[in-house]
Amino acid sequence: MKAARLPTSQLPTSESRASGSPASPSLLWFRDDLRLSDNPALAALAEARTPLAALYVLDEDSPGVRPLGGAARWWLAQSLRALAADLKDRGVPLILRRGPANRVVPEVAALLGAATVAFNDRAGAAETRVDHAVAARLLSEDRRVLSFCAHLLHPPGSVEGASGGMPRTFSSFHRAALKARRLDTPLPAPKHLDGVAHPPEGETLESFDLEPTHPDWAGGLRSAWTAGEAAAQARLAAFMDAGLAGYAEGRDRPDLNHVSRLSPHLRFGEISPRQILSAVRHAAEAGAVPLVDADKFEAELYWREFSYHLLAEMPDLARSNIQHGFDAFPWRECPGELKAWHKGLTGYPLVDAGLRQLWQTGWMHNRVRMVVASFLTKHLLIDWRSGEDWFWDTLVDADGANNAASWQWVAGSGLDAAPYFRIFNPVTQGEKFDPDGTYVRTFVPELGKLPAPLIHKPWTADAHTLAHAGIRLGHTYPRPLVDHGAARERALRAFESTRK
Ligand SMILES: Cc1cc2nc3c(=O)[nH]c(=O)nc-3n(C[C@H](O)[C@H](O)[C@H](O)COP(=O)(O)OP(=O)(O)OC[C@H]3O[C@@H](n4cnc5c(N)ncnc54)[C@H](O)[C@@H]3O)c2cc1C
Repeated sequence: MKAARLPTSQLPTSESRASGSPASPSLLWFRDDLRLSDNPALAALAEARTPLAALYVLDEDSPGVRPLGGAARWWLAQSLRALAADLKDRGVPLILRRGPANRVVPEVAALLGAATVAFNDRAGAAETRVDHAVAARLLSEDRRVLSFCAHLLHPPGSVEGASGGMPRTFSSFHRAALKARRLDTPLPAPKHLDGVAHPPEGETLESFDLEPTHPDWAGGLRSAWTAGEAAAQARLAAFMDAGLAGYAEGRDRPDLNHVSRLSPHLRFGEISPRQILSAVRHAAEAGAVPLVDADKFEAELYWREFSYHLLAEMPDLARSNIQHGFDAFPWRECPGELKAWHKGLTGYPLVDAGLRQLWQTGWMHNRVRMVVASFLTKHLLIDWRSGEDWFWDTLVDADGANNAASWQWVAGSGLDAAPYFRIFNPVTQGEKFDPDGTYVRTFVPELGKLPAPLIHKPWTADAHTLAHAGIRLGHTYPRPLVDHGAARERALRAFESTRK
């Protein structure tokens, strides 16, 4: 069995330690790679043509592994359902188990009598520690272990600047990565798989308790999304048809449809970055989309690579400032203002629309993510970690690398971060990127009747206009939580302290 053409992982594997007869079963351990196509671990096992069982472990017990937030748990349930159905169509059982992976994986491998266990790498220091422990235990039991890098275009740590080490700015990282970039053809889903006839018993998806019941808050998520590999491919196809051309300009407009919304599919590995990049590059080469749009989109995929490289270098990315000057930053403790921000009741329509889009659909447009994050950390001077936590719990694409790196980028404490003095004005951002107020009207319907010139600053409307639009400021919609100009001055003074 070979892993030719595929980037292999850093984990100890055992190409030379095969045991068992050729017909001994194999075990595929699924993690953040819930797909059948372009899945190197699955491709390797399919090539061997041994009877196969698949395993997913809900591991909430291993030390340091951050439990998924609520929206991501909901997504995981849908994704596992889709994966189980796809595998079942090919005769392969998906065994669900709960517990610490370094106990559960070897246990299932033993029950199955698996000669080989294969998986694709995950990111994160704690996850990698678990994977090393699992691999070591399996090897000690004389099983063969195969692991691959399938979540990223470049394995973490592999992109280096001229003087070695990870490049410190995104543009130098991107330049170095492009030099190393390989446009390999993604692997097709295996045509033929042999499932084991008698898999070890598993638990039910319901017993994982991933979906909310009392109350069932997931209605908005259900209306907005379909999880699973087929849905991910359909979303990519729709984006290639109707979103990519015009991406470079349109990607900043939350009122338009120019972004891919592939992030939750990427987060759970229902689609690989290589599949996306390959589709985009082919379309550009064929002249089907302008090069400028393809290049801009590819650059965004590289922001994801940048975040993962950063996470590999800084395992504590979600808790510790990258720039230590921020360790003494005078963050304010104000639960009332944080709650108003959570609920989308800050009195700034673009900020409120973003936070309500997040609550209703589990996702927020990138431009608006930047504005709401800037508002929290700069207008309210609330610690970026509080915002990161909220996003972690409410985003369907909540991602250990992208979320933390982006929050630090906006707050100013990150690598190659937005400068501290860049304080987004939520009114002018709204006027520029949601000029007709379409986005605000969708998520803040109580402002729906305001004319476009006033929709991003309702407090400037006269009494007659407000009455005509059915708005009572302070009652049906809040007055601004802070004055922009005063908040900006306060933030600049606070940020001065990081420069001493
Ligand atoms: C405060 C804040 C928090 C964020 N948290 C997350 C998160 O938890 N998970 C997450 O995937 N992204 C996060 N992002 C990055 C970005 O907002 C999302 O990736 C993007 O909005 C997803 O929508 P899309 O798939 O339509 O993006 P597209 O514009 O279609 O881009 C395609 C893909 O490129 C990647 N990408 C795009 N923009 C960025 C970016 N700025 N940084 C890193 N990767 C990017 C994503 O994987 C995305 O799916 C965050 C950004 C901010 C400002």
